[in-house]
Amino acid sequence: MTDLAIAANGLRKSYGDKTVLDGVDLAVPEGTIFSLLGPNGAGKTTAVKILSTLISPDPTSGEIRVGGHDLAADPQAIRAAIGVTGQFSAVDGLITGEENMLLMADLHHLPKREGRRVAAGLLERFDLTDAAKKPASTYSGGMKRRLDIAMTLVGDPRIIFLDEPTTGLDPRARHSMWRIIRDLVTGGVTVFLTTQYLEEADELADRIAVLHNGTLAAEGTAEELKRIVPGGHVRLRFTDPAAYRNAATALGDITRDDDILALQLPSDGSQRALRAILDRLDTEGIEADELTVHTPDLDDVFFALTGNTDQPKETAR
Ligand SMILES: Nc1ncnc2c1ncn2[C@@H]1O[C@H](COP(=O)(O)OP(=O)(O)OP(=O)(O)O)[C@@H](O)[C@H]1O
Repeated sequence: MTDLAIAANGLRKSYGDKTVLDGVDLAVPEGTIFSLLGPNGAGKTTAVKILSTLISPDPTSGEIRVGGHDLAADPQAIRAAIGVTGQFSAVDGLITGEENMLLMADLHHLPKREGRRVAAGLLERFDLTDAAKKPASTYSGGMKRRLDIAMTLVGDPRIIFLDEPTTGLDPRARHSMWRIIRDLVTGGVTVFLTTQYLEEADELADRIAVLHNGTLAAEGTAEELKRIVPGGHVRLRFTDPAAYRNAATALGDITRDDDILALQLPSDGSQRALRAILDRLDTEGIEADELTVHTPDLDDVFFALTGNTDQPKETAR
């Protein structure tokens, strides 16, 4: 367990008779980005609040360790090891970005000179030096998020919880935030990210867990998750009508498009499945002119697992 930044066994939380988390297991290796996905109200923020010691899990939960510390026995040690940003931002709009940073340095008991050095370095790193002397209320959404992360880094946390860090940001600010998150991990920090953007999880996360009805409906890399839902297919195009007809007969369970001489076969896109198709064509002496593989995107996975098929699709790529 020592190389896990976060390890939770049977995480449970109920409010009255409403069960929000019903036995969630999490294992997040150090120095990786883990993304928790789920529809609104699935319990993502509740999980973040528990893991960051803001609220207690139900006593029926199993062992929960964050940064190597036991949540029940040593929450203080966890607080010293983590940073939390996102929906409960620490930014005070009435004071300047620099003052927010210095306040944070004071909270971490840094000596004055050291605090000023750390604040200046982080403001520079997050491209906020020019705005440092302006009230944070005048900052754009992207600048506020950057300041929020910069403030979190004053304490040099090894684990950072980012609760929907790019919600409401424009594409440029979102990409800038993605770069910041990648840089954090390059520096050895572990990131626990909740997001409502599947594209974001796909871009950033080493592993993704889908939360649904209080449990994890699936967990894996983006590629692994995409493979577990139906919808993947292989498409073969032909220029020779005879080859097209022969292939259609040889391959069996297919969808035909006679106008453009294209065949579509359900497939998980794995090497084994592709080999089976090509072997079949080889045996018949048929050569396709074009072969393309479509694997489901993370939207397909999300809607398949959470049953929200009526929701509009967002473009994942
Ligand atoms: N203090 C509370 N008392 C009662 N119910 C609560 C409390 N906090 C959260 N809940 C309920 O728990 C469920 C999960 O909430 P949570 O905020 O964790 O979801 P979420 O996945 O973060 O959703 P969102 O994406 O909308 O922020 C919701 O149904 C919410 O109403």
